[in-house]
Amino acid sequence: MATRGQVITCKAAVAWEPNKPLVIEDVQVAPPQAGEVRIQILYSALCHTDAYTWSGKDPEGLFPCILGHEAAGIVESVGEGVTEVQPGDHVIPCYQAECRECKFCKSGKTNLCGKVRSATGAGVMMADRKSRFSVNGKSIYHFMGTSTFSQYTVVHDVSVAKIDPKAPLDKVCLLGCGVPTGLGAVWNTAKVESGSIVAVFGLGTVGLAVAEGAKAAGASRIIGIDIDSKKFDRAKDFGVTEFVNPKDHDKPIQQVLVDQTDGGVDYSFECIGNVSVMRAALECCHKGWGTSVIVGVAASGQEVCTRPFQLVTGRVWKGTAFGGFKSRSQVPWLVEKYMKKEIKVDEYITHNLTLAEINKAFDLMHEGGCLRCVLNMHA
Ligand SMILES: NC(=O)C1=CN([C@@H]2O[C@H](COP(=O)(O)OP(=O)(O)OC[C@H]3O[C@@H](n4cnc5c(N)ncnc54)[C@H](O)[C@@H]3O)[C@@H](O)[C@H]2O)C=CC1
Ligand SMILES: N[C@@H](CCC(=O)N[C@@H](CSC=O)C(=O)NCC(=O)O)C(=O)O
Ligand SMILES: [Zn+2]
Ligand SMILES: [Zn+2]
Repeated sequence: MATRGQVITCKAAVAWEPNKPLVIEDVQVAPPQAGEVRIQILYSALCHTDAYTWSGKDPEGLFPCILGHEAAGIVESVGEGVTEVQPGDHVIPCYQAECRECKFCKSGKTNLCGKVRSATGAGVMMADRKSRFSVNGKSIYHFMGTSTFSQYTVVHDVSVAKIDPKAPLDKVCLLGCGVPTGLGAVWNTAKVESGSIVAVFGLGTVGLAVAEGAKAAGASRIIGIDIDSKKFDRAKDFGVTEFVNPKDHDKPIQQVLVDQTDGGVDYSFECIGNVSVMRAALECCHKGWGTSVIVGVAASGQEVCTRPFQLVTGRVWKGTAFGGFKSRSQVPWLVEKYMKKEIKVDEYITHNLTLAEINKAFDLMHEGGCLRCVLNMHA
């Protein structure tokens, strides 16, 4: 390929400072070094975690950076020693790596991987602790090891899932974050059983994917909780059977749910990132066995709290990252499930825009009607 080994200049949305509009810049993307993969990103969706870091509330947030972590593309070139993907492969970048060699990967207990986490948290690549992005010589930090709001990005080889080339990249880009997170929170982290009563706090993409996963797991009741009542109509299509708006009640929402479920729900999921709601989600669980899973990402400085008695009396508090899915192994499997129409993806896409329109896409995200907005990166 003509660009192999060369610096590529392409368009990318640069976050120069927290909360300031992203700027479409001509960015220089260096060739991949050993163990790295350069990807042409074709489609990238926006996730609320991008907005969270952009807001300045992420303790790991570094500026200037290129955000974006829910995307799909085609391998342009690979660095020395990369064996599992080659130019032309269709791929999904994975912010949660899977090296299959580290203590985490070998534990059989978690999908977290330790191999490149320190570098991705510092916005650089492992090989030389430097960035592959620059604008007129100024280095730009990577984000979550993916930086998909760029027409080309460089990622570690342990952070790339090779997928079926027949899969539509403008759709399966969503399998890079929100949809797997919700499904996996139910299937891998909580392991919801048939007949369970489930409460889902927050009916955005992640909460709706929780509802979809709970329906597939055979939950008998799926109670959706949101402060925006307009969310309920759409939520029914994803499996939500009942809706509760905390604003319609004087009592704390956990008490409302305990009263409606003969003592509490079997499983609850917090899909907002609000620590008060995290507490409510735990406390609406049934004494003795109810399990609550934290999915939402809360701002720097926020802390969860509850009476320890809630745990002493058998409730379980857990959290999940990428729904507990092993990224490189299981993202291709999720793509196959989508191709067989066993999981929804298209239904989460409410808007399609271009990279140049990225600031408008973030505005849309904060409006109630938007689930996922997919950017065409080369339109
Ligand atoms: N743990 C993980 O691996 C991942 C976590 N996330 C996080 O999950 C969260 C949800 O993401 P999205 O679904 O994309 O967000 P979203 O913003 O689309 O959905 C949140 C929903 O919560 C509702 N809401 C807000 N405040 C509420 C309250 N006090 N009570 C009830 N409902 C309330 C909103 O109306 C909205 O419908 C975010 O914090 C995101 O950063 C996202 C992906 C992966
Ligand atoms: N950097 C943040 C934490 C952000 C966070 O929790 N990220 C999730 C994925 S959210 C995706 O949209 C995650 O997988 N975390 C595990 C990890 O290793 O980063 C902070 O410090 O608050
Ligand atoms: Zn995300
Ligand atoms: Zn690992």
